[in-house]
Amino acid sequence: MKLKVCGMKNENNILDVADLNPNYMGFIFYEKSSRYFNGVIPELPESIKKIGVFVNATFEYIKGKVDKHDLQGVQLHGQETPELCQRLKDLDIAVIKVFSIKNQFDFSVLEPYEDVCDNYLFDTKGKEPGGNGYTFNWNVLKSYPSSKPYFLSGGIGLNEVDAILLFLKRPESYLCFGFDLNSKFETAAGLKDTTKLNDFKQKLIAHNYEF
Ligand SMILES: O=C(O)c1ccccc1N[C@@H]1O[C@H](COP(=O)(O)O)[C@@H](O)[C@H]1O
Repeated sequence: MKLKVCGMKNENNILDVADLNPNYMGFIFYEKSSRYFNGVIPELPESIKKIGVFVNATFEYIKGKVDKHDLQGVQLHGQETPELCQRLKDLDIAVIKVFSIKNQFDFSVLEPYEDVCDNYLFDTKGKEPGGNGYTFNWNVLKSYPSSKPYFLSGGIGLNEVDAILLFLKRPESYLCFGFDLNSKFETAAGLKDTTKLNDFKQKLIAHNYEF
């Protein structure tokens, strides 16, 4: 199981979260977000992959951030085309394409992305392109047609742990690669509560899930 902590902003907080050894840390390069990252990422252990989060950004903008911050992957939250995903994949970085879901989802939209991204991330459809802070109906994933591992995202917090434990026993979770944690673990936009993050991790470890 993988853990991704997203929406990091403050240097000391980044280092504190890094001590929890998440598999991924996300940095939001979407200027309209209250979690917009405009700082310097401190040196992190190699085990933590740095992921840039973008919304309908150009190839040039994304590549600029990848080079500047030595990102190992990108998470695309807008209407990015399969062609853009392919160009980014050619940079030899991980490409995570996001799709937002409410109560229903037409999974046929994934088809053109099957060969051009590494993972999907399913988030909740809301007013904002991400970080809306509420969950979607995970039952929708019963119809997931792909063999690609996906991240589950959208409003996941400590209150969701029981639902996650139930979800992980169901067949539709078979390809769930990990959980993306964001606004439900914050004391302020972009500032993560390490005690809460650790509680989340330890609760899953207590049920024999390994990270
Ligand atoms: O968090 C944001 O401000 C944000 C803005 C634009 C695109 C993505 C954003 N965050 C991502 O949204 C999901 C879900 O977050 P939440 O748990 O609902 O707060 C997560 O992947 C964040 O990385």
